[in-house]
Amino acid sequence: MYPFLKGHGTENDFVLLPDPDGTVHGALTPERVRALCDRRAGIGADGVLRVVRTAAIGADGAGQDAEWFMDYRNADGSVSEMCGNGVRVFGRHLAEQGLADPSAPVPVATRAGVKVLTFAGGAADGEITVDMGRPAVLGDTKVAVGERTWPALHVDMGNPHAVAFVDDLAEAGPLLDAPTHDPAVYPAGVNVEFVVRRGAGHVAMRVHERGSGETRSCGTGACAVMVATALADDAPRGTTYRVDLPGGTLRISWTADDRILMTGPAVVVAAGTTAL
Ligand SMILES: N[C@H](CCC[C@H](N)C(=O)O)C(=O)O
Repeated sequence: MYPFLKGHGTENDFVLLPDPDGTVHGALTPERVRALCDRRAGIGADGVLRVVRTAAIGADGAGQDAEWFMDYRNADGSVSEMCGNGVRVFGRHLAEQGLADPSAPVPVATRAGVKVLTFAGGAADGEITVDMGRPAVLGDTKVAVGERTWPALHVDMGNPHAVAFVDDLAEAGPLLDAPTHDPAVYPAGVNVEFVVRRGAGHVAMRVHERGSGETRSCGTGACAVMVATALADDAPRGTTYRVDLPGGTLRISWTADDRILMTGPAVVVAAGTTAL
């Protein structure tokens, strides 16, 4: 039996696997991740966060100045570079377990580099702001669901996104079937976001995540949506956007030195042991 925890950020939920020295879950195979994420036969989650010291993760952590590495896996067992909601839950876990000091910025190593977390009021239970780093805006593309196609903007937040503006979030269908994309643009797949405007500095979105399907929230996706919207609005740097997702709201801004700051909740809701 292995210890695990369960947490979520705006209802994007994760199984956390403590593995500080990398000796417990070295064989975190895609099959095992799928079993853990199975919402009937397993614990159930959109993804897995393995909590391992950067020194124990090998090449993925090389050169990263952070004690802890977030080893993120999608529900289908695939590996992704980064998870925005996940890194807040990861930071909450570290602070609650006394593995990081919330009174100072907490760096977390990921496959997309170090992300620095700041806890509101320096408290372990404070709302968390993540410095998500620089976005890459990579041009126009398109996405399709069924027979419908939409123009989209290719934004990379360490992981790939396609952001499509729609008039109504229901346009994409009651349940976002697997959107199709241009494999030449996204050879490793893509997270697809549909966004509607709700007023000045305010949008709402749905997301179909690479490797997890439609989720209640996607932190990197919300950042990609904010970048696309701020560009469309020609918004001055420092403007904060409110991004409503089915699972909650994130507040996101784009700094004058070209970094994306995302603020939102993160809770660890349970702990236990698993035979998976
Ligand atoms: N499915 C994503 C990773 C998780 C992103 C999302 N859960 C977030 O909060 O950023 C991908 O394959 O790139």
